[in-house]
Amino acid sequence: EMVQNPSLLQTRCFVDHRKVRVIGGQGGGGGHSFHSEPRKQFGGPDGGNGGDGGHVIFKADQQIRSLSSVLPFYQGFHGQRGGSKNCYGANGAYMYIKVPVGTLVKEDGKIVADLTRHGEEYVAAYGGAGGKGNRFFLSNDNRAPTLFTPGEPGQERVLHLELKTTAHAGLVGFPNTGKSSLLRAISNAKPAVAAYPFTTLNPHVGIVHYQDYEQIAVADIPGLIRGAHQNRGLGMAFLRHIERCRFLLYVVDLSVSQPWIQLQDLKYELEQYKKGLSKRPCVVIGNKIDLAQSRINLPLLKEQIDDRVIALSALMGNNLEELLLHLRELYDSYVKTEQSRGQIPVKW
Ligand SMILES: Nc1nc2c(ncn2[C@@H]2O[C@H](COP(=O)(O)OP(=O)(O)OP(=O)(O)O)[C@@H](O)[C@H]2O)c(=O)[nH]1
Ligand SMILES: [Mg+2]
Repeated sequence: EMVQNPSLLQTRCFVDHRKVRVIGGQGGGGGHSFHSEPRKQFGGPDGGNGGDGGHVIFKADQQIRSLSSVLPFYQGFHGQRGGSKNCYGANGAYMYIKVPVGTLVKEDGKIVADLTRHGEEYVAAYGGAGGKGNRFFLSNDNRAPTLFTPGEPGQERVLHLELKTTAHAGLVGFPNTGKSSLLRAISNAKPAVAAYPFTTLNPHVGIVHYQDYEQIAVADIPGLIRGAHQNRGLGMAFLRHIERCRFLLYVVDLSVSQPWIQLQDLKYELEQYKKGLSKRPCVVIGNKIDLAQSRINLPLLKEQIDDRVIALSALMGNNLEELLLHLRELYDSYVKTEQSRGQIPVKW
């Protein structure tokens, strides 16, 4: 019994959004003072420059799992005023906001950053430059400048953060094939299930727990339709989610005649969206094996395709163990591949 009864599972909706206003730190003002020493009446100007305001920076961190810790507003640290005796004001420290790996940053609907790696940074708002102290304005013409400049304000922006999924496995199939039913059956995620297409409008992630505490994240992706790659249906958005999955679980409805056509069409859509996507490690799930027609179609499907086929019933619970064991094999080989490339596999 390798597979634990998947009962202590959690679900999360992985379209995570945040609107954030960010302002860089204000630059410190320039100093204005004159050197003074006993018996020396007119010292030179010695007001130092102000420090620069600190940037506000998004930093991808693999410890962070959602955007829930991101606040609606951040003000960067200000630079300090320049002092006398040519003292420069200290720069404002950089302010780092940790975000999950896979965070997209958008401004006015346009993507301005895509933080895909641990440690990657994006400057959300630059700090303002520090002002010049009066010493700066010393020249042959002006031996006693009184001029100094204030620090500049920090940059201000309103940004939208969006977290793309980093689920391990994606359930890919046409509408109504039983993807959501299957996720319900193998995890405790509770995506809506209904007898009509496009029940699922947002992707959900369910976590499958194994007895050795390994956790595999499976995404229920809304049904694709033919022409999805041309953005038919909600095409592009879903394909983008599929792109992030390390391996794919194709779900076909076995009770429909010639179910291999579904598979060909799915792979075609994926390949049109991104070359090589249909060649990700995968397994074909023949769902609805409880129906009479399915038992006729299953051997025909196996004849038609080379991929491994697991026939099961998400509704009745038949043969889920085979899927869970194979899912684990796919996961283990993903972990091995990543490690052999010196990469850190995504863990939940
Ligand atoms: N007989 C039978 N029906 C099933 C099985 N799995 C799912 N269904 C039914 O098929 C219909 C669609 O199931 P969903 O799980 O909503 O399908 P989906 O692929 O998530 O659909 P979309 O979200 O619309 O893409 C529902 O009426 C389910 O009860 C199964 O194994 N056997
Ligand atoms: Mg669904």
